[in-house]
Amino acid sequence: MPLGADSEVGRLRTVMLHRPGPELGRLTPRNNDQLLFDGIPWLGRAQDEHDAFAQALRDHDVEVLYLTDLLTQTLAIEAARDEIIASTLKGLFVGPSIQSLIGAKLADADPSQLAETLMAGLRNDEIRLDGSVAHHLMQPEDFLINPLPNLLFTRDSSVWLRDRVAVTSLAMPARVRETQLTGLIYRHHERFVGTPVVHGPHLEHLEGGDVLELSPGVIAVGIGERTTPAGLERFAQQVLADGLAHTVLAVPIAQERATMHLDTIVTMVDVDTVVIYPTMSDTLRSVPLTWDPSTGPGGKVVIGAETSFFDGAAAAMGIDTLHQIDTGLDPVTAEREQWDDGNNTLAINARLAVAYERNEQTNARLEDHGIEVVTISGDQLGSGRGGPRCMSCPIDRD
Ligand SMILES: NC(=O)NCCC[C@H](N)C(=O)O
Repeated sequence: MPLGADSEVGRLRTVMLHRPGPELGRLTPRNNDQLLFDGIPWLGRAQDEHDAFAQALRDHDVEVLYLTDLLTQTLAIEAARDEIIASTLKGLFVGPSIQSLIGAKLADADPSQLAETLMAGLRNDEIRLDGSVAHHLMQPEDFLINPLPNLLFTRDSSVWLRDRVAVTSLAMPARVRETQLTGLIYRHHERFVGTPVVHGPHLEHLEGGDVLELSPGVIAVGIGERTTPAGLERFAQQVLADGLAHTVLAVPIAQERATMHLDTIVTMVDVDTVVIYPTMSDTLRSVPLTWDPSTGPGGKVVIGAETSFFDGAAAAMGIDTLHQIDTGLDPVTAEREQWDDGNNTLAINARLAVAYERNEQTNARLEDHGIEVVTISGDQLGSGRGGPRCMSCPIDRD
């Protein structure tokens, strides 16, 4: 059976997660802002929380694939190794002597050591290089290869669209290298060989957390701190021209950390129902983009009339109403729970979703509306500002 996903709530069959590892141990009070974490997570506890998340999915018959395993298996393939070593070296600006030393170190590493270095990075005090000016003058803790602690959020670096996968173009410098790894896995790993890859890294910015597959053929894309209007344009053109969607809804969101992706504000919990940050539900707008095959060389994007997000989504989905679960929360509780990813749920199936246990009020309202909530602890995982949806890349959904 081919892999793929074209909705947010079809029965989840296979998902890619990343169990946090040594890359999280690279965070310090001096680099955590730049590395996009709001604190210094306790690695062991974060791993325990993540293991419980993975187990909750397995308990519902979801196959969990780990990015580390996929990457290590991929790095056993000669062509993949050569490719990633070349692209990693190309992105380093560490001076010629260190560059060639790192090249030799990466080439000597076995697949699992290489995977670890690519994910956890390399510090200046982890090499020895007599006579190198840069090595001598850099601080011991300076990174020669930056660590990737945000690999935890597998949602953002790739998105499955039907039987294809979009490798995204991440906006923040701390995350750019992530797509070298996901792209490599999709191009070389035997599980994915032959899967067409759309979009691609190093283009206008587009992040998976902004992409919501509202129903087969309807994709909402948030435009804000991460995904740019240009990233949306390129993506919309491609998915509309290729018939992967009949409507792309452009959804402007505030360019703030609290709302860095569309999925920090709204996620789907049923085929016609979302949970949404109440403070924004009245003001969220959308612009429908469709495809006119008769214009231009091969067709062209048609920009429709702006409406409320809910009206635009319902019209595109062909339903009377896209329901919102009214969490009925007072603005302060709503703001607190939105910050802690209360609206960032992962649907295992329609009306069955994983959520952080700490968002008690939001979860209670979901239960009141008949949504079964599987709670997980996210005390440590949440310090990177991402919830169950951010931490999962669905690879196969019914
Ligand atoms: N889809 C998401 O909202 N992902 C969360 C990403 C959190 C990460 N620390 C970041 O700032 O990119």
